[in-house]
Amino acid sequence: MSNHKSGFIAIVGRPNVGKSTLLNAIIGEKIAIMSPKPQTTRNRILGVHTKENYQMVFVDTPGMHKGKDLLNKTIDKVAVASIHDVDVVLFVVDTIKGAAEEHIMNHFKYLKIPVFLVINKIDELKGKSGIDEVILSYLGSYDFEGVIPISAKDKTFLDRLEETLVPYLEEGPLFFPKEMKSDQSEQKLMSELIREKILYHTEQEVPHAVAVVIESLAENPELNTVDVSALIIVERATQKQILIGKAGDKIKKIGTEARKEINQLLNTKIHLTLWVKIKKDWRNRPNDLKAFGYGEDV
Ligand SMILES: Nc1nc2c(ncn2[C@@H]2O[C@H](COP(=O)(O)OP(=O)(O)OP(=O)(O)O)[C@@H](O)[C@H]2O)c(=O)[nH]1
Repeated sequence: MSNHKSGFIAIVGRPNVGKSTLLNAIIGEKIAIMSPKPQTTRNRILGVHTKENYQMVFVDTPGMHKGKDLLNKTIDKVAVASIHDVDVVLFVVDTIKGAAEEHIMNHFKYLKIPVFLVINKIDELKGKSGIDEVILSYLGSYDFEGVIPISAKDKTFLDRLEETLVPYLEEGPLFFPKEMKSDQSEQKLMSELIREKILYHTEQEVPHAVAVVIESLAENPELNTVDVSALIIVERATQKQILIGKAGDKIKKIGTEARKEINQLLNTKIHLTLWVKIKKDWRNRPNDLKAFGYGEDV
């Protein structure tokens, strides 16, 4: 017999509001990549948070938005699907209500699941009046279960957020083993960390045109390392040039930063080789999307 409580909690919101930062802060470990660029997260990621008496399974979703290409549509589908299959939804915002937020709230219309309004980045809002202004812009347009102001970056009021969620969990066995923190494979986390470094070091259209896949992983017993070969896919020759940089300086920097963080997070010593390949219009090709790991969750 178990006296555990457990449940699924979806984190949804416009791109760049801090969903992945919130997930990592709750889990206490980096399981989702984060960046100042919108649309960083492309797949659904589970974060498992187990305490003595309960287990919360957070579902980090890609930022919901109206996109034109097939990748964007696939991403949006992943996010929309995830709100229907959980016990609670956290709708994360960081500003007053705009068109992007209204687009998301349209998906709540027929939802029978409680939705909390989570105001993130309160460290940037000007005191209580700044927070109130944001809250007021949302009230009246949806019957939220409650409002929770937080700062994911500073980890402010995250304990309050967690306490608020406990009553929504249901009695029953744990969904995942206690030690498990995420459902992402190490291989997926590696490719995501490489993509995160690319997001930090490129601008404009390049971040959105990039996919990363791990081509091979091989243990090297002599050196006690793991040899990792990763393929970076872009859409055009100009993007490849930008990524490689003058005399290869940019790709080298990306590789060094990714290697260091992978070593630290996975507690292994890897030797990383990056290859850049052009695949025209991959974001609109269903087979390419599948091959690069997008849309598997819907
Ligand atoms: N000031 C401040 N910045 C924050 C906070 N939380 C997140 N950020 C920043 O907001 C940016 C976006 O954060 P992410 O966690 O990648 O946002 P996201 O909502 O997951 O973004 P997508 O994956 O694009 O949907 C990053 O630069 C974060 O450092 C916060 O509480 N305060």
